[in-house]
Amino acid sequence: METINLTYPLTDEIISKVAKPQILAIGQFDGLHLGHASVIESAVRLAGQTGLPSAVMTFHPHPKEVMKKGDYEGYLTPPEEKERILRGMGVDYLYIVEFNDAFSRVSPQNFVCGMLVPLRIHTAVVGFDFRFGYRGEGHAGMLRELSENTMDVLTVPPYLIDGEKVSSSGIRKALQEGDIQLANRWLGRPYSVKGMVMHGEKRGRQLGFPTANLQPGEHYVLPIKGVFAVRVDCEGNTLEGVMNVGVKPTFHDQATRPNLEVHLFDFDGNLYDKSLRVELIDFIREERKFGGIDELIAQIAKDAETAKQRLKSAVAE
Ligand SMILES: Cc1cc2nc3c(=O)[nH]c(=O)nc-3n(C[C@H](O)[C@H](O)[C@H](O)COP(=O)(O)O)c2cc1C
Ligand SMILES: Nc1ncnc2c1ncn2[C@@H]1O[C@H](COP(=O)(O)OP(=O)(O)OP(=O)(O)O)[C@@H](O)[C@H]1O
Repeated sequence: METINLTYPLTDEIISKVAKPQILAIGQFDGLHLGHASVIESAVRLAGQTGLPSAVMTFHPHPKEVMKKGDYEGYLTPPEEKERILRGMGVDYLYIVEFNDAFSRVSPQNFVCGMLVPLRIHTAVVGFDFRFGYRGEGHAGMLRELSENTMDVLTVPPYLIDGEKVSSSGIRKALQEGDIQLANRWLGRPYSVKGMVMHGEKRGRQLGFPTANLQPGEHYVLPIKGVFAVRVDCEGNTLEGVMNVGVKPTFHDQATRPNLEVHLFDFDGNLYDKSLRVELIDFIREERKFGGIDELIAQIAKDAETAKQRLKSAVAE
């Protein structure tokens, strides 16, 4: 898969590089959940049938971040993570369109005539509730007409689980409420956060539970503060562990931005400056302030046992 950054308006140079008949799935696609997958898989399938390349067009930064909408809390899938997942779906091209104030004011007509038509899109594949252009005034039914019938449009029906439409906002809410099972079911894979291992306060080893402190490189949506059973990908090796996401109220009175720290089972190496991708498998409990260190140590030991059991039953499922 090739990733290509686009800005509006397109330059002649980029048009000559990118324009070709192709099948294009369009959307924000934050999370790349099962609803998004059904749109993208439809595009990849149609590409296979027509012999044309498949492409995905997404926008960065997230429009809600640029428009300063109150409910933006970070990404489920920052660009690097989107690339990793889309590569596994057999997509040929990923177009990342720079979303800024000026782009937010591009009309539906200019988006189609200034972006999709010059790229020679053969078929645009979108979800049933796709909106585009200034104030979201454009919808799927307008795409063909605005392109003056040069482009076909395939609209994908809603992907539902238990009667509910799978959505990024539903997944964000589930993570923040600690319903990791629901978030993972809607994603079709475990939610994961990637970052580098940084130096912490060096207290973990004294407690008998050394932890790798993770510094997410990008602005991820963080789950509820608490303890999770996790699977970790460290440079291609899979490890298991228990993670605390929180502010360690036992030691700190002041609330700070939550830390992510992972205690890996059966591991005794040096992880500093390594990159870890931590998959949240299950939520165990909320973070608490303990009366003393012994109480905290006893609880962490229990958490580790619970995490091992949950990881075992997750494999058996
Ligand atoms: C599984 C696990 C659960 C934890 N739960 C809590 C908790 O409920 N409350 C708390 O104050 N700290 C909790 N901690 C954080 C510990 O206080 C922390 O690991 C310790 O302070 C070491 O921090 P350091 O790595 O910065 O040295 C937990 C840590 C782990 C690994
Ligand atoms: N459950 C779904 N079934 C089918 N298509 C979907 C589904 N969810 C999103 N889409 C489509 O995927 C594309 C990207 O949508 P978008 O990222 O806005 O989805 P979303 O998950 O509903 O987001 P949010 O919850 O933030 O509104 C759009 O074309 C949209 O119509």
